[in-house]
Amino acid sequence: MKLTLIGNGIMAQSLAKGLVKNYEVEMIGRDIDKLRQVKEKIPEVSIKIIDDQEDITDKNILFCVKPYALQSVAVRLTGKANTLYSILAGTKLESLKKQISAKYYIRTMPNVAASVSMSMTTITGDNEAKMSALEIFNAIGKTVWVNTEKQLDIATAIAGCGPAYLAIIAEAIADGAVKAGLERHISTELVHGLFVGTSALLAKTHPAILKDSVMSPGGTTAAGVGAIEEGNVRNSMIKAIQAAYEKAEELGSK
Ligand SMILES: NC(=O)C1=CN([C@@H]2O[C@H](COP(=O)(O)OP(=O)(O)OC[C@H]3O[C@@H](n4cnc5c(N)ncnc54)[C@H](O)[C@@H]3O)[C@@H](O)[C@H]2O)C=CC1
Ligand SMILES: O=C(O)[C@@H]1CCC=N1
Repeated sequence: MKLTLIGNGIMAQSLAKGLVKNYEVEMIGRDIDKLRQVKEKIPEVSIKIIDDQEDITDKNILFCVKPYALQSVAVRLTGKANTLYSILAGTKLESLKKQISAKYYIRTMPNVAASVSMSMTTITGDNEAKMSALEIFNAIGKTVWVNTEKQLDIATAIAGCGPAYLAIIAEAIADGAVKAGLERHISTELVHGLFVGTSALLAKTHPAILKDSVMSPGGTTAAGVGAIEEGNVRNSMIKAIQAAYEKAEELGSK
């Protein structure tokens, strides 16, 4: 099957990197220099500058532009696509249906780990396209199908934005180690290993049980956890997810 990505930004490139292993991938964008760079990095992708009247008839489109660009790109598309897979944060199915013609509509929320075939992708939309949507996004990581757009917007806050939140935590832990006197390269290597190991444990252990198993009475972890609680990290994370969800809703109401 051929997939057509519209957009040539971070996500279009992340998706293309993973998808070329299983699909024929075409990328349509507006920036020839960026498209040429993509072609250099991912030679299997065919590239094309968007026409004023870009015919999408029967294509399977992965729509990867910024939410605010929906209208300006949609007016350049002609014909009826087979399936439109949108990755736009917040943008509702209703809004996509009004502006782009397709037989089936799917909203998805992948993340940047698509570039290493480890995206955590949430999907919703027309049941007729459910199986192909799961197949496409399973090729670049894990998928969860949800039945409402509200669930997808909350998922956006977790798995779409989440790599940024975890990257902040990773950077902060390494900074803490450097502050205590450990070399930067050692700190960074340790943090990387920490995330890999913890991720494997979390796949089979409840977070609270994992935390308890590390936290000895009067020990080093307990000292660290005390400091974490002083810094209100849990509350900050809860607020971060709420704020990102509300932003997705706000984008969808425009
Ligand atoms: N960055 C991330 O981690 C994630 C982003 N998303 C969604 O992916 C979409 C793309 O985001 P990024 O790749 O991060 O942004 P980006 O800025 O790297 O790429 C945006 C793309 O849209 C194109 N574009 C913008 N206006 C255009 C116009 N008028 N005509 C033609 N092309 C136009 C740009 O040329 C660029 O190729 C957004 O809708 C975002 O909500 C979804 C999941 C994760
Ligand atoms: O912040 C953003 O707009 C995008 C959407 C999901 C992750 N990043």
